[in-house]
Amino acid sequence: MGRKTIFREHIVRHRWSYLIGFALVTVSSLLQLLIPALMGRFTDSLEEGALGPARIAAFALGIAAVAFGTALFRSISRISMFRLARVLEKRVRNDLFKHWERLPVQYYNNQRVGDLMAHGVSDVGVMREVTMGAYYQVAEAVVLIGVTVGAMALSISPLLTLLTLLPLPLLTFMAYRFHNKVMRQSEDVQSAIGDMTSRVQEFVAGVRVVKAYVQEKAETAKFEASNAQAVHTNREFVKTNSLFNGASQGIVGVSFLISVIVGGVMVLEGGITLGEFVAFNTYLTLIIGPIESIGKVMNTLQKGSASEKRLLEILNTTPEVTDGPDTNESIARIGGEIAFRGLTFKYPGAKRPALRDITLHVPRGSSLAIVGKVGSGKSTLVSLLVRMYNPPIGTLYVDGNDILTVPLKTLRENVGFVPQDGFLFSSTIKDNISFDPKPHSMDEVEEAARLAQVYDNIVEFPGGFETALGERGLSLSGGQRQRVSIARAIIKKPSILVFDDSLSAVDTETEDRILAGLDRVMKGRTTIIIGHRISSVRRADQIIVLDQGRIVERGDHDALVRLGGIYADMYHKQLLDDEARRTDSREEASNG
Ligand SMILES: Nc1ncnc2c1ncn2[C@@H]1O[C@H](COP(=O)(O)OP(=O)(O)OP(=O)(O)O)[C@@H](O)[C@H]1O
Repeated sequence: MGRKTIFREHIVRHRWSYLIGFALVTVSSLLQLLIPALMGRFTDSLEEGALGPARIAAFALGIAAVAFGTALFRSISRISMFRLARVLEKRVRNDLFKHWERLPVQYYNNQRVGDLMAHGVSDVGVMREVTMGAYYQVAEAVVLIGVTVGAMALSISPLLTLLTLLPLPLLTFMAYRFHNKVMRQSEDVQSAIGDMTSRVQEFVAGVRVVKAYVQEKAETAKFEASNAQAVHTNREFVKTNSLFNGASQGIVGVSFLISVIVGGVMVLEGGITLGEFVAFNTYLTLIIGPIESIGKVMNTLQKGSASEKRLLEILNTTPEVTDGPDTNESIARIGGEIAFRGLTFKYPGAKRPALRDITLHVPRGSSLAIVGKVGSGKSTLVSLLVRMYNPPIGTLYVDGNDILTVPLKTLRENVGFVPQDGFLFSSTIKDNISFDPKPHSMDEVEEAARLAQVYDNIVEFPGGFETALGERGLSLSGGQRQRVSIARAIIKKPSILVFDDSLSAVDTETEDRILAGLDRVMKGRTTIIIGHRISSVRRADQIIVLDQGRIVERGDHDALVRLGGIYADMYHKQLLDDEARRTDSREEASNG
């Protein structure tokens, strides 16, 4: 059962603070009521000619004191309400980020960065707006309107009060009519902003491709279209809002008209005094603000409930990959024996399985290499090992335990995964290498960098290991990035080390050195290497060839070459390529 509400939870948690805030608003509203009463009495005294300088000064002082008191209580209540709104904003953002971290990679395959940003920034901002402005305005409006209407009816005229308030139910009706439209448009605005943010994000990420393919104009056109859409939806939203606000003001105007006509007649007929008429209109002026703001508050609350709905949808998305009732908490270490038993795996929503009937045994401490064409299922196979996705029950075992029973933390702490893209964070090289829950000494960081053959590059950077990477830091070459991400995996001293085509951007000599270094580190540990080059995979104890998700060849290098299948083909082609390259460079050398 997921969370059903964010607002209510927040109000209940902070009920005492809200009650105090509400009490303060009430006090300030009650104080404010004294002003019309004073104005009424002042007018009557003026009419009676009973005003001397001393009484005028007393009235002035009284009004000033009341105004000061009102302002004081209002400020205190505002400050307390605003603080609560910031508390909610902080909590929801933290909850959202924590939840995002728990969601599986599949979730991110289906999300655009812009939309995530819109939730994290705009939706949470709307929630704050609601708790900050709207709650305060609702509290103020309810108290002020309630108390003022009471004062108008009891102290002046119930009939006049009833008549002037008659148009107000129309306001409620209009708010109801505008409700759906405003909700829909608020969603349109958020999604248009998300669209535009995604465009910018994609442009920044793909700037090299855009430039290389001279697509600046096309990208600008796409951005302009997104921008125009964002402006259009916003304009529609503002139009609806303005229409609503305008109409609500018109209704208030009608109230005033009634007050002037009916109230004027009552004064002429002696039903109420002139002072009471003045007081009545001052009361009416007092409630115009809150009545007007009710229109705005309705919109904010509607926007707020739309944002709350979207945020709850995220917060209630259950992470598919989690520890469950079958998790065996006593598994605290992993030796490194891996067994696939008839594993067939289909991505959620995919038509065909990405892996079919995989049966494979990788003894502890041995090495496995996986080769195969693009899209043959290599990355899928290893991503199941770190449970980026869940394999079917009873198809994948680690140390004889079904992987679904191994606690996620134990599994991921013991598997060093070097992904294909070698993503690095915009922090220092040292932070990137020691990216592990366990702390690591500088010696360990340096040792990992040496093994990954990137130490010499790093010490040449201006800040050495403290060099900042990423957006405003240094850009590494593809090969350097791969080696830093290899160091990040090595430093964990994992029981299983997985390289997902992560030696592709380094030259064969460096690759040899990395693999030779690893031989030492990986003694007694299991290594899995996905590669396209024979040089990366030939030393493995066991090599499998995948084709359309099936293992079609298996054996060691010599056996597979003898078999004369796909692997042997790859091997001979690469031998020919190497030979051609050597001939080219010999010719260049003799020509030069
Ligand atoms: N998240 C996903 N959702 C649906 N299908 C996917 C997903 N990821 C990969 N696939 C599909 O699964 C199949 C195997 O993909 P996989 O990435 O494992 O291949 P690969 O052998 O690692 O390819 P490459 O050499 O390009 O890395 C492909 O058909 C691919 O389109």
